[in-house]
Amino acid sequence: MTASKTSRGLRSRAWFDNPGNPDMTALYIERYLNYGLSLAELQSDRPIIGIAQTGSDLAPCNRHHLVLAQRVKEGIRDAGGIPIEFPIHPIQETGKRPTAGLDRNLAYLSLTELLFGYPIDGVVLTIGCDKTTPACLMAAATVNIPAIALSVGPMLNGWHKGERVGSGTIVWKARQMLAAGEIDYRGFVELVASSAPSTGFCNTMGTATTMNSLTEALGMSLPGSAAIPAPYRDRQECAWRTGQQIVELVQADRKPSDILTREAFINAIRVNSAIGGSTNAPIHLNAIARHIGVKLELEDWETYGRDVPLLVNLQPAGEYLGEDFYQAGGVPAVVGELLRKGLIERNALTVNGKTIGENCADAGSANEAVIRRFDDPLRRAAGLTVLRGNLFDSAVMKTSVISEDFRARYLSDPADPEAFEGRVVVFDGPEDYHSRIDDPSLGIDDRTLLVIRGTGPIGYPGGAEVVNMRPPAALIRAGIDALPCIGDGRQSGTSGSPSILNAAPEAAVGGGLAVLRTGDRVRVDLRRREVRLLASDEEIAQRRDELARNGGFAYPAAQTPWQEIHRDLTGQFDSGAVLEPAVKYQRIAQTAGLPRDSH
Ligand SMILES: CC[C@@](C)(O)[C@@H](O)C(=O)O
Repeated sequence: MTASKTSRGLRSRAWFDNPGNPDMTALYIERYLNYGLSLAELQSDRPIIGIAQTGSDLAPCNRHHLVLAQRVKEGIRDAGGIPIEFPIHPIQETGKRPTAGLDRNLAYLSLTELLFGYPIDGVVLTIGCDKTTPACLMAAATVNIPAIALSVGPMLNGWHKGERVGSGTIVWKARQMLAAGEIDYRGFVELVASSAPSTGFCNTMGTATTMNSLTEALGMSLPGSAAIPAPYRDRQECAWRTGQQIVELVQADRKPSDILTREAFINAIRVNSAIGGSTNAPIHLNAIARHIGVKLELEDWETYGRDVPLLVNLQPAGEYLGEDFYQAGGVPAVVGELLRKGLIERNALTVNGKTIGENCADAGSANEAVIRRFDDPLRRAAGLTVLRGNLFDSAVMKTSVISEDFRARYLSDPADPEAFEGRVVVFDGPEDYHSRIDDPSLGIDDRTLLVIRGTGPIGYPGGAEVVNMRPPAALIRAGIDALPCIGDGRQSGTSGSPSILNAAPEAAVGGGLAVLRTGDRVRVDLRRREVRLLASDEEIAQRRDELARNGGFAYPAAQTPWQEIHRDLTGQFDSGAVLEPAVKYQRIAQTAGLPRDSH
């Protein structure tokens, strides 16, 4: 890179090397010298590369990034850049109350401010745990400086008594075992702990592996990088290569807007079906699309994703775990399989400067038990179904987790094999559910639909992962391990629960779930993509009036300033649950000019 060609284009020069503005340049540069950087480095044509650090002791899933950052820095240095590592708001899905869903937009907002307001020419986004990935990509989309994502990688496989034990998935199973009296409290904790044998994020196809895989499918991380387990040496090498690659991205001025095109999102939707991805994916991808200004709607998930078969045999839809996925070829093997069937927009550009078609043309499964061939899938048409009706305008169902047993029990009517109907039992939030699920007076039987409301982005707030509700202990003991669930909240990607979720609008903002009552009958028709409360329009209107007279759907008051601000500004799940006022700020590194001087 020659100085004359590149220095003009580096935004960091406006801080660190601006002879036209000596007053400010001196102030901007002196503190970055105080820990040992030199003028020779900062006043050169070398790009300043941010490392947006999501790892910390509070965020164990991403904590290994504290180690990987060293290799990222070496890669950046080897390629001629200057690394500057900085922390961003930590988000640990399994640690944050009331829900990590509340923190995604907060992390997005603060990272946007950092990327725009500091002398950063390009950024390495250290992704991993569920919300860290969309928060980082949303900010990179808004600011639109060259960016590359580095996954921290999944944990090693968990094992218990010779069986694979998968993150999250085992929690939902162990809850059933505890309820049925098969294990005690200690056994519960030990079983669940066995699923977390090393550093890294969920080893199942939960939201973390989903989002890291989709980041690769979008072209925002190096090919083959998503699935490498966190402790493997390959992960360290990948960190080093990622550091080198971001410098090349800055030199080429290849920005998120060149990569995050509509074609890239369509690729990600199809890959999501093939991997059996989380129902959190549409929320986050729709959010990223809105921040980069690409039109993407919930309907697109059905249009492009529904007929794609399930190829990846990972829990919860299948049996294997993260190490198996990596050894079978990871994301490139899945993309390669879809490419050969014409299901990948092959010209979509990726961070390495090549198209996804070039990257994955020769990739294939190294273990067909784990990554199946397109013509021998685990399930056909495994994408998300988008449902509508008189209870909500939209909700999604992950059809790949509908078990044979469930299908036989609910969807076996020869006259209408894709529809079922039942009595509902309604819970107002997870506390209500946990305290009453085993109450025999609710009359829950094997035809009941469990409903949970007050769990969406505004009501909870943040949108809790609680829609996957276990049946009462008595039913579990009788062999019924899943009832259909409906809710305005989310569900862990690690859950195999047959749920209709992410309902929008949620009860808290006037969605139809607010007027549902225990004892009502609801009909689910998967072919017509419809969920209906079996009551007349007059009856529903009357209930709405009554609810309004009583002050509307009640939900707990905000407990923190951010909860209140979030409630005022956040939209619904179908449109990404983004901070609505943020959407008009797009590609601000190009459209907003530089921020004003500080002194
Ligand atoms: C326990 C499982 C989690 C934390 O990953 C979940 O958020 C998911 O959606 O996969």
